[in-house]
Amino acid sequence: MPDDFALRVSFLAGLFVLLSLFVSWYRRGDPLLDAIPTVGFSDPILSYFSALQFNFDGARMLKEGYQKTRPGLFKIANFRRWMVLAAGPELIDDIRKAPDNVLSMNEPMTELLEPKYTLDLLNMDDIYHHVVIRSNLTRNIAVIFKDVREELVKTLDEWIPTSEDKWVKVPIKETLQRVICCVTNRIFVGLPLCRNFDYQTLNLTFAVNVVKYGTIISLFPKPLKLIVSRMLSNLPSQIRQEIEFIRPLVEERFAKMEEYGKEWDDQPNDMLMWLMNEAKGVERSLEGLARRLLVVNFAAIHTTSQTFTQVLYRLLSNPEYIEPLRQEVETVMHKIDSFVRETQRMDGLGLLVMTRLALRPFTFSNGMTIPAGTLVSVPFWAAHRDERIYPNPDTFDGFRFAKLRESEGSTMTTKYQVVSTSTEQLAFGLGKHTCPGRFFAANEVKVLLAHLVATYDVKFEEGKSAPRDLCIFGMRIPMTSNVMFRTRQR
Ligand code: HEM
Repeated sequence: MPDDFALRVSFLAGLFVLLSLFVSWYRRGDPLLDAIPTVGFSDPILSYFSALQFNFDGARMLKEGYQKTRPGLFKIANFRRWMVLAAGPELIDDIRKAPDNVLSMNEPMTELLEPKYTLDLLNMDDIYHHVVIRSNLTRNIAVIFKDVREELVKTLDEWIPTSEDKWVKVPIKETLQRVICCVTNRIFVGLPLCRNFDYQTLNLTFAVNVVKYGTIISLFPKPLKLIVSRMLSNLPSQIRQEIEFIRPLVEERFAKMEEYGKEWDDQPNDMLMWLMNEAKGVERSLEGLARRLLVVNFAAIHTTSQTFTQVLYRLLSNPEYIEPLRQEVETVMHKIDSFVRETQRMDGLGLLVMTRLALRPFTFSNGMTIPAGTLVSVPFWAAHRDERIYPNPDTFDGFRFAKLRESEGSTMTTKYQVVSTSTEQLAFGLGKHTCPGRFFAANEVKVLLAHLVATYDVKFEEGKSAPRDLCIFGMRIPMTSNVMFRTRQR
């Protein structure tokens, strides 16, 4: 009789063989994918190690693939499927041009964030808020400028309480999140709600929770997702809180719409009102509007505050830029624009951008085809450090784009602005899904930077420098640090 230990070993070995056979079958080679060079392991089983490695060493793997294959495609294993990366402007442009029913933006988002269980919009197919952001918000930037500035000055005064020549220490990431949340919501819901601490906390934490619970829920098979989300997630209670915050505003505004109809000519000029005017069907309810507002905040706040944190770290690491930036604050702000764009070139929100899932086979302009079910993406970080496009790509040159503008003889050219996207400037994506909020976000970041250098002296704590970004799961997250502020000494 074999002893108990030998039985257990045989059982485990059998299980391992079965699992290996399953994995080999599940990730069996596809001649189309086999033709694309791999970074990491190509073997079906070992490729899981590369998928794991990507989460912690992604920047290096993407750089290696980009440098070896440009112009071309390379692939890296993902836990679920192969991810094919486009290296070089022509192939990036192929992704831009592909229709949604071939390369879908929605599908990978759905796998990642499980929006059905997290964002939980009443009508998931209705994306009317994109239209509102693209048209109403962007069209109103000049009109709302005064409010943005006023809120910014007030919030910074409150969160950075400097007095004359005394330096104060400020935990910068948390502070900037509050500042951006408050300023943004001045335009989203107006006064006094934008200054409500609990309302801000709700919108700040909702975004983090969507990512957290989305990731957890995505690990479970479909039949269990609803149960898991009910058991774990506090998002439904956060949605209820948002409803209560906006209830008085929405009820009062609906009453006025009813009373005055089209004659209501002093309507509030904010996101909530624009949404109320555009929403149809179930979306035009208190609940629908609350969910939609959470989603717009989700897209707007952390993206902008992370970008500004990176801008500030670049400034403090290169303090020689402070004076020239101060000098142009009251003018056209070309240098400020350039400084922000260069920060986005060097840093950015993640290692990847324009991630899409192929719903059918897709052929790139170099003749290579990827099968349906493959992820495609652009190695943002590697593309932004391509020396064929940017001389000295690893050196931060805050006025790189201002100089390019001047060298072309026309300071009016728009192609080097923060908001201009191309295969060389991907911080806001490219093509039909390019970030619709970029005009508002860029304006907010530039006004904040201008006000900050004009009002304060600013530096890192003695002996400290910018903390390293956390690069994990393809994201790039700036870490917090204390920053020293005092009233500007003239
Ligand atoms: C500096 C701040 C911001 C950055 C860096 C940023 C970046 C991005 C990126 C990379 C994408 C995806 C593009 C793609 O995959 O092709 C995106 C999409 C989007 N962004 Fe932004 N964003 C910012 C601020 C905002 C703001 C303030 C809003 C709203 C007011 C906003 C609303 C959206 C929406 C709705 C989408 C989805 C567009 C679509 O699916 O067609 N973003 N953003």
